Amino acid sequence: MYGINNYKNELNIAEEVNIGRVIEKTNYIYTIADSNYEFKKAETVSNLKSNEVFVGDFVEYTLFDDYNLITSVKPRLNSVTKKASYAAKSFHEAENEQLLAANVDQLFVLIAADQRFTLSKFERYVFTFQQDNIDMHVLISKGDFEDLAEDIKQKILSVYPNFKVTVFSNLREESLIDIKKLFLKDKTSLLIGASGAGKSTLINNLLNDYKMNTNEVRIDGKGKHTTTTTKMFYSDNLKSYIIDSPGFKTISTTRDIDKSVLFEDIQKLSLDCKFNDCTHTHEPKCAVLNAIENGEMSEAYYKRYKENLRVAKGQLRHEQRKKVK
Ligand SMILES: Nc1nc2c(ncn2[C@@H]2O[C@H](COP(=O)(O)OP(=O)(O)OP(=O)(O)O)[C@@H](O)[C@H]2O)c(=O)[nH]1
Ligand SMILES: [Zn+2]
Repeated sequence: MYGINNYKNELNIAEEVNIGRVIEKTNYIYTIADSNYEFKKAETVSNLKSNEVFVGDFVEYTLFDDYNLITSVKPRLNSVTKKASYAAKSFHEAENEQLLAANVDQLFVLIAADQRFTLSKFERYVFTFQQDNIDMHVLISKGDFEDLAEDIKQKILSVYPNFKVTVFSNLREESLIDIKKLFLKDKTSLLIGASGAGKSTLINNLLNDYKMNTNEVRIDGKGKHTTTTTKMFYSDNLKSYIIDSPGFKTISTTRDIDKSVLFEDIQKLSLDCKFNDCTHTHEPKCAVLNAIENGEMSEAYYKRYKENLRVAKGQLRHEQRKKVK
């Protein structure tokens, strides 16, 4: 329940230890779920700072007088983060990474069909969020804008044919049936996406039986309600835990980016290049250029690789200039 029993087994935590899962956080009050699907309000002990406990965390808690105290946060299997959206106050201030949720098995990134789309945006999402133990999907929402949705899907698949991309519309029941199949039983998923991408509407559709209610959809597509807190829901029919998170404007990360997430094919091939420091641009006996020549690697994929290198170099120069100032 709430993954608590599995987690206890995996970490060899004794049966009698009280472990809860944080499902919501408002100011200093947490809602935790226990393994019997009961919800409890809890606060943290004084030496545990509120920014150290987050939705998705497994926590140890104890009943103290008549309220629950979270005494420790258990080790995270992973955490999903992005660069904090507030601007750093000065050049010298370290840029902060903000936690979106902890212990996530599946990640669904919503991209609305009527949003401006570029492959760089998609790549930035993947570089920021992809991790080995997270099953990542892109969901193109508002698929009722059929041509726009199909165009985004094709743009992604023409370069990254193996990426998991699914189009859906909250207004179309058949597409919601397909979406429901993606959510794994007993697993925790996190929905993220730009503000207004349709996360909350999707969660409503996943939690309740689908009810067509077009009155709730404004013609201009602007949200009438915005999600401001991160919250975990349990879907009884999917037997799955789903975390809704506040919409964002832009995405980036301060962590080191692992390009192999998308360009592993190039990294593997480069082991066969004649020169160790091959730039795969003009060198003789370059395995990458050969693969393109033979049609084993697409030109489009190689172009994205070079574009990402170019952007990374630009960023590096920018960082260095900032340090000099
Ligand atoms: N055309 C169309 N509109 C949709 C669809 N899904 C949601 N909307 C509308 O888009 C707006 C935003 O939807 P929300 O579900 O609130 O978006 P959100 O991602 O939760 O937004 P934040 O709370 O700001 O993060 C609302 O007016 C919805 O009615 C869809 O599939 N098609
Ligand atoms: Zn090469």
